[in-house]
Amino acid sequence: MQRTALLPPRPQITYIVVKASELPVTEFFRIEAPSFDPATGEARFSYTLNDLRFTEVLTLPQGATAAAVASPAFQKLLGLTALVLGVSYFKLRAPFQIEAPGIPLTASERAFVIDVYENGLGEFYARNELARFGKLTLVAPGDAEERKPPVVLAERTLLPIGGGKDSLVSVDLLTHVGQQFTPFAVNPKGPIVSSVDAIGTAPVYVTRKLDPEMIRLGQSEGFYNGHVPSTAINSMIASLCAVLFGYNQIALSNERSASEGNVIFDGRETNHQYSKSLGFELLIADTLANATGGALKYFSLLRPYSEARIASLFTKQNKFDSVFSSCNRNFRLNGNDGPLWCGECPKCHFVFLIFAPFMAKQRMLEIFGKNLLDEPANEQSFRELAGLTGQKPWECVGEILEAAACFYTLTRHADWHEDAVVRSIKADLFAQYGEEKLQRAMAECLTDSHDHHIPPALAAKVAAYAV
Ligand SMILES: CC(=O)N[C@H]1[C@@H](OP(=O)(O)OP(=O)(O)OC[C@H]2O[C@@H](n3ccc(=O)[nH]c3=O)[C@H](O)[C@@H]2O)O[C@H](CO)[C@@H](O)[C@@H]1O[C@H](C)C(=O)N[C@@H](C)C(=O)N[C@@H](CCC(=O)O)C(=O)O
Ligand SMILES: Nc1ncnc2c1ncn2[C@@H]1O[C@H](COP(=O)(O)OP(=O)(O)OP(=O)(O)O)[C@@H](O)[C@H]1O
Repeated sequence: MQRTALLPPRPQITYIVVKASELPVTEFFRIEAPSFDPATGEARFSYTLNDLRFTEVLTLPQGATAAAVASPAFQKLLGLTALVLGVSYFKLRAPFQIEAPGIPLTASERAFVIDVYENGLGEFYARNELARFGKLTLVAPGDAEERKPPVVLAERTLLPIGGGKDSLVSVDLLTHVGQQFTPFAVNPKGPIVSSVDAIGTAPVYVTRKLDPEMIRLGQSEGFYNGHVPSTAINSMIASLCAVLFGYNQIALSNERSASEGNVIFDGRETNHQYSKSLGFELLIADTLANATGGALKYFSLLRPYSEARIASLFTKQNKFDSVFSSCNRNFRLNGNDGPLWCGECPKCHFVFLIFAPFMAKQRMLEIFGKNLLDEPANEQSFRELAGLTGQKPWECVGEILEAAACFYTLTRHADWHEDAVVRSIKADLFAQYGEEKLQRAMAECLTDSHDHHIPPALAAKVAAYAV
């Protein structure tokens, strides 16, 4: 069966054709009720995919009170975490039927889980050409209690740290407005650990051990592999720690550009960064609030900002220059034996591009080790980022128009206008967008959005500092 995309064309979004492969209806994915052992801090999540069994293990810090472990909020969040972590195992075959016989769900939780399995896996479906949107069935018992009784959580902030520029801008913002926070990370390594060391506040760390058999099968004939919504996964794990150890808010560092998708597939916009988008933020915030009787807040502190604006905020401090990295090669499960910035991937290129208008060139060369805009071999990748060819890369990169606007600034910048890539793309950039549009786009990038749901008092303090 072949189906073309249904949505009306949008500029800079590539349409691709679906080649739907249908599975026998007998295939299924079952999510078992998870378990948690407070003595070891171990949470175990088991899954059955047809005749295959998998177990994933989280090790949370020890020391939670018995009351916190037994609370309806923790038990609810543990079940929801099992459902969200399941995407890694489900994706091996992506069957239409998902079962969770031991995990009762309210109507809105059911919608949340379907969103994770549909839109959270959108890139995976698009790249494997699998038509699953609107077709998944989730079989689970009902839970009539839409909102759990409230838990008491201390007024403390858990701040997930990804080792890149975004969460470190949040560190700077919170520090300057006098809001204390605890760094949080799942499987901390490389730039995450060195950034947390530089922050100097004791973190909450969680170890996550995926089932090695799933990783092996993901490379094998007869199984699919692809991207999973890592922010959804890390956020659910953060919520477990928030309830166990008493934090009433989780502050993400997701930029407004994360809401832009990559391609239209199977009638929907798919987005590599879906679980960083504003739409998902609202959904998960609501889910966490209901699970905790309104006690746990979840928001992104950087939602008002474009990536370019975040880059300009990053330049305010240089404390993390030698320890941070946004290059995803650092975060592979087996670690990274290369440099902090590989200098070759779209993410390195994008971050270089958005820093360049705001940061001294010498400082940039010290951070990245070389001038990525002066290497002709990088031209094609930069063209994709700016929408001059191909599609927006499947990576954590900002909006196409934002990248184009940063390029425009560089064509007029004394430090950068003579660099190889800037010179080669200038004519095409001007021809495609026109100077007026690029100027307007840059101004928009530097204008903060009100479309966020940061608690108002904190938003006001941060806005006053981030002028
Ligand atoms: C580090 C990274 O970018 N990994 C992506 C890459 O995986 P790769 O094979 O190069 O290395 P590993 O991450 O070590 O994965 C090994 C296998 O394990 C599977 N897997 C991994 C984590 C997991 O939670 N579930 C899994 O099943 C994985 O499929 C490999 O077979 O390519 C993969 C396929 O496209 C990506 O799925 C890997 O992405 C990681 C899950 C990851 O953590 N990526 C984040 C850095 C990331 O992309 N964040 C996004 C935000 C996305 C969101 O919606 O939240 C971003 O920064 O834009
Ligand atoms: N291993 C992790 N543990 C906990 N939170 C994480 C982890 N990796 C990323 N995050 C969080 O997920 C969100 C999205 O990650 P993202 O990679 O965009 O941010 P970053 O690493 O701070 O910045 P950059 O975009 O420059 O890489 C951020 O809030 C980040 O702090």
